[in-house]
Amino acid sequence: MKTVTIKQLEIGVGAPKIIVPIVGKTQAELIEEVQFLQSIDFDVLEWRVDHFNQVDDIQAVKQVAKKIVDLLPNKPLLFTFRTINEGGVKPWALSSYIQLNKEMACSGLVDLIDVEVFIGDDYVKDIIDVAHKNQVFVIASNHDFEKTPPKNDIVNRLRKMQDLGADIPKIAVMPKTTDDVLTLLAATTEMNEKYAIKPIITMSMAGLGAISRIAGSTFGSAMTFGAAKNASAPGQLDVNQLRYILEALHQNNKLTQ
Ligand SMILES: O=C1C[C@@](O)(C(=O)O)C[C@@H](O)[C@@H]1O
Repeated sequence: MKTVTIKQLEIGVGAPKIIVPIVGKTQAELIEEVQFLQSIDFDVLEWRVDHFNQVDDIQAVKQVAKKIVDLLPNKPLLFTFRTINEGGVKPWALSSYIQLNKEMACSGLVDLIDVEVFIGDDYVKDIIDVAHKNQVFVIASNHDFEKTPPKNDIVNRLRKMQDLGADIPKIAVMPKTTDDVLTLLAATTEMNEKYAIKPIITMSMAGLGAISRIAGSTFGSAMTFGAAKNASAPGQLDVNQLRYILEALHQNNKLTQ
């Protein structure tokens, strides 16, 4: 697995890294979530800004981002506007999505941004270009809340993200059967072993897929999402339990290799 280093965090080395989302609607709720996280052991903070009720006001977004950074200065901050098509909560317009991501990439406040790969190749490339010019990393993403696509589709989507220049390709899919969970894990292994030049993130959602959220050191997902106060997607495990399990599995993998 290749690695990416952000604020001294080596992604792709050791146990999978934990991303914790915050989903507050107001500045006060967000600050409360971040303060709570000050005493929690995790690796990357994700601000799911689609939940924020002032997301249309870029100055308000920057102001809150600054407060978050001041409260957690050493944690990489991932900025994510999840569109309603892929599990987000706010109606959106492509032009504002692009502008928001570009402005935040230039703000000096965030370390990573999430860009949905299916907004259009040229838009994705353009946002990635702006991010990279500002030393901001990009997670390209795709979410299917309805189903688990066939293995080849999953692999091809991850490859497309990588080809468009993303630093970390990510996919989340919904299982209906245990075979679906196996499909996601098989796609993860294939991507890693045959094509990946970057660390990848994969998960099968909901309770049925929760096993995929702890299985990264075996199948090759370099990061996983855990919940602190509030989950942002179905199946996320509690962050403390997640850290314990990931470390235990990683140690065991090393001993038996
Ligand atoms: O892309 C993802 C993954 C996710 O949907 C999950 O299933 O854990 C949670 C989201 O907050 C994040 O942006």
